[in-house]
Formats: sequence, structure tokens, C-alpha cells
Amino acid sequence: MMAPNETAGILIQALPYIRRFTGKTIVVKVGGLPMTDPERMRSLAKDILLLHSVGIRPVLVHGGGPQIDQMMASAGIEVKRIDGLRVTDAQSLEIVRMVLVGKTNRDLVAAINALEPVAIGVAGEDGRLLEVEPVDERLGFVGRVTKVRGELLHDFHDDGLIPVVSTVGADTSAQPYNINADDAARAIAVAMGAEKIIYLTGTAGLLRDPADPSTLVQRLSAAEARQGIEEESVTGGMIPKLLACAEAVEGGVKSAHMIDGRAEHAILVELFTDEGIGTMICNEDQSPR
Ligand SMILES: Nc1ncnc2c1ncn2[C@@H]1O[C@H](COP(=O)(O)OP(=O)(O)O)[C@@H](O)[C@H]1O
Ligand SMILES: CC(=O)N[C@@H](CCC(=O)OP(=O)(O)O)C(=O)O
Repeated sequence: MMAPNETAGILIQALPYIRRFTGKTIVVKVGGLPMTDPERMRSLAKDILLLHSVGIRPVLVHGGGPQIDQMMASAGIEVKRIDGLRVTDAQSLEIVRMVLVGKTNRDLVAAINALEPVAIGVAGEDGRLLEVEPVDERLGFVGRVTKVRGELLHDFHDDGLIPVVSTVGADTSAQPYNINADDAARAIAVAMGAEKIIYLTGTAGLLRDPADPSTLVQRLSAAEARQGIEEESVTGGMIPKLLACAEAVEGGVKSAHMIDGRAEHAILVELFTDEGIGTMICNEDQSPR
């Protein structure tokens, strides 16, 4: 049990951050890995609800890569990725939609609503929320976001709701496309003029040596993040994530953070304490945090 003066100290430390972020949009992207544990999902739901309760406008964008892999394996479909993006044919696309829209989104919405019924699930293909164009013909139905109807998400906030977005988009003829969730979250954050984008991931942040958590890179500029993509130590899902962070900051989001989704209440520590955790990407002239 924490001593009362310790609790008071934490609240006092949090106050300037709460003041600074109240009324601001903060996009939180959660990857599939932190969502494999129901206890972690409940803890995430509490954090998101706390942001909402202090007047911050959170948008929760989710992935579900490991869950899609699992479903594809049980359907006997081979998983193929190019530079961290899933090769998605018509059959795989059905599985992607089933998992992301039908399961992961529902589970997150239910976890928040069990605490307070303010979460609303929406897929990028609903109401043209995320309009896309194909990325590369080798990838099949994989889309890059060309337009975001951010006003739909602002309207949800105005109505006291927390949008939870699954990242299946559609082209102008309503053909659904699979979108890398890191990139979709970036597009949403830029379109909404978000203050921050926070990536909750299955690693401590960007590591110089992926096998050694003590090599965490605490801070880098958007230009350095772009250079980092070229480095040998950056592979797989970290490639689109780092690129998304750079593009978010270049698109006007004040800072992009990659933090450990496995750590309890990581979002609250990042937002409301002086320490901050993980890797932060911001413009060079930006003051820390
Ligand atoms: N340099 C690096 N630093 C940290 N993680 C890295 C690095 N290079 C590759 N990775 C891998 O990228 C993963 C993050 O990408 P991804 O699995 O797509 O995340 P998520 O699904 O959590 O959004 C890490 O869990 C790690 O396995
Ligand atoms: C095109 C593409 O790769 N889409 C991703 C969408 C889910 C995702 O991004 O999930 P994570 O955040 O857990 O990685 C996929 O099919 O895995």
C-alpha cells in the first residue's frame, strides 16, 4: 500500500501534464502482442478511460498481427510479409477482417465498456473513415491511407465517446484493404491534429541491439528515425513503426512515442510523470516531452 503523501506527490506531479493535455487528441496504437493477455487488456482499458475522465480525447487504434497469423495457420494459409507488411490475397483479407473487426475490436470495446460504456468500435471501411489506395501489387489487398474522415472521430469525442478503430480501410469503390495498423494510426493522428501518438508495442522501444534492452534509444528526430530504417538492426515490424513515427512528426504531431505495452500503466507513466519511458521521436527544436 502506498503512503498517503506518496499518492499526493504522484497527483501533484501529474497535474501540469493533465492541464497540458486536457482537450487534446492523443492517439494510442496498441499492437497485437500486448493484447494476447486479458489482464493487460483490462489494464489498458483503465488507462484509456482515465485519459477520457480527465478531459483528454483518446483514439484507440489497434493491430492484431499475431492473432491474424494464428488464424491463418489454423486455416492452413502460409504467412508472408514484405518489409513488415502482410501479403494479403482475397482469402487472407477475409481472415484479417474477421480477426481485426470481428474479434480484436470487439474485445477492446468490451474491456472499456465493462468499466464505463463509452467505447464505440469503428472499422476504417465504415463511413469511408479510412480511404486507401493499393501499396504495391506484390502485396495484394494492402492499402496506404489517402484520406481520413477525422471529423467522424472528433464527433464521437464531442458525444463523450472513445473511438476504437480497426484498420481495415476501403478504396473509392468500397473494396476493403488491409492496412498496417502503425501507418493507419499515423494517418489518423495527422488528420486529427493530435498532440501525441503513442505506440504500445511488444518491445521497450527502439533498441540499437534488438537482443539487448539496455540499448534503448530514448530520443531521436524524425530525420534520424528515417535514417534508422536503413540500419541492419531495424527489422520486421519495427520498419513501418519507425517510418510511421517519422511521418507523424513531419505531419505536425508534436511527438511520437514507442513504449512497452507489456509494462503496466505504461501510458500513464509516459503522459503524467516527469520520467517518461521508451523512445520519443520529435522535431529537433521541440522541447522534451
Ligand atoms: N531495432 C529494433 N528495436 C526494437 N524492436 C525491433 C527492432 N528491430 C526489430 N524489432 C522487432 O519489431 C517488433 C515491433 O514491431 P511489431 O511486432 O510490428 O509491433 P506491434 O505488433 O507491437 O505493433 C519488436 O517486438 C521486435 O521484435
Ligand atoms: C498490411 C499489414 O501488415 N497489416 C497488418 C494489420 C494488423 C497489424 O498491423 O497488427 P500489429 O500492430 O499487431 O502488427 C497485418 O495484417 O498484420
